[in-house]
Amino acid sequence: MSLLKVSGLGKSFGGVKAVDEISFDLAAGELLALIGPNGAGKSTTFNMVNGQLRADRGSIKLDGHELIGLPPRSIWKLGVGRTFQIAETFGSLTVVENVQMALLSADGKLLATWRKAAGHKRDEAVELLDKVGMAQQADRPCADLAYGDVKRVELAIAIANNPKLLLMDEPTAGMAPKERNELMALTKKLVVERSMAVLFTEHSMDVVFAYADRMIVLARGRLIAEGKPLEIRDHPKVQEVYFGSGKTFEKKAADKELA
Ligand SMILES: Nc1ncnc2c1ncn2[C@@H]1O[C@H](COP(=O)(O)OP(=O)(O)OP(=O)(O)O)[C@@H](O)[C@H]1O
Repeated sequence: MSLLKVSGLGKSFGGVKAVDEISFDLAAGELLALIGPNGAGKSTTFNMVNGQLRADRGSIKLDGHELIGLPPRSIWKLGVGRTFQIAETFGSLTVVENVQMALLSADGKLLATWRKAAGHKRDEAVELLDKVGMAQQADRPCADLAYGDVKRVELAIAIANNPKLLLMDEPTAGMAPKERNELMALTKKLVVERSMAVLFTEHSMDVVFAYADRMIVLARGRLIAEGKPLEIRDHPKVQEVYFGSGKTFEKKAADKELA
């Protein structure tokens, strides 16, 4: 059975149909990529799933619960986590403290109690860091980390609440090919280990083709194709929307050299 079931989802801004009655499913343990040219409706779709934007029409069900109309915090409590294009951590706190904050928040404690709760679930936080290969750096300030490592910490923060579904908005933006591959391989490992579902947007086709189990393609708000990466690569409608956009499905020479 699907974990996430989106049906007839729509959102307009003035006369623009940003998302035009799209439907798709996502199962536990699956990595689904949401791709499309600029302005296709990817962010709008994401923001409706996590409650930042209210849909005009349709339905978004997580494990049978309707998410439309719920505030972001309630959706997060039901098990929808999110990572951002630009990693969001507190640079002045250490790596482990950032994860402890996430555990505090998952336990429904107020952030104002942080000073009293500095020892809160440290072992659990270190265990989460271990899952993303960052336990050794637990006591370093986040501000001192390389960007790829900050993204790993962000992943540990995102899984602290044990999400059923993790939304990742361009997870590899700003990363070199090697770091990108490491982050996505780690994500894939977490998806399998925790039977978590991931919906991610991505501009790097190399990442999408290497790591997505399935893809959906949006263009001007409409879902124009859905399938496994190889099916999508050869899909005539997908070729058409990407033709001339400057993006191709072939590995760029520079990526090949660095990979
Ligand atoms: N708050 C808003 N007000 C008005 N129009 C908006 C708003 N948000 C998005 N749009 C419009 O909706 C359409 C879809 O935008 P969206 O940001 O969802 O696309 P996207 O696929 O995420 O694009 P990108 O890859 O460039 O981030 C675009 O035409 C955009 O201009």
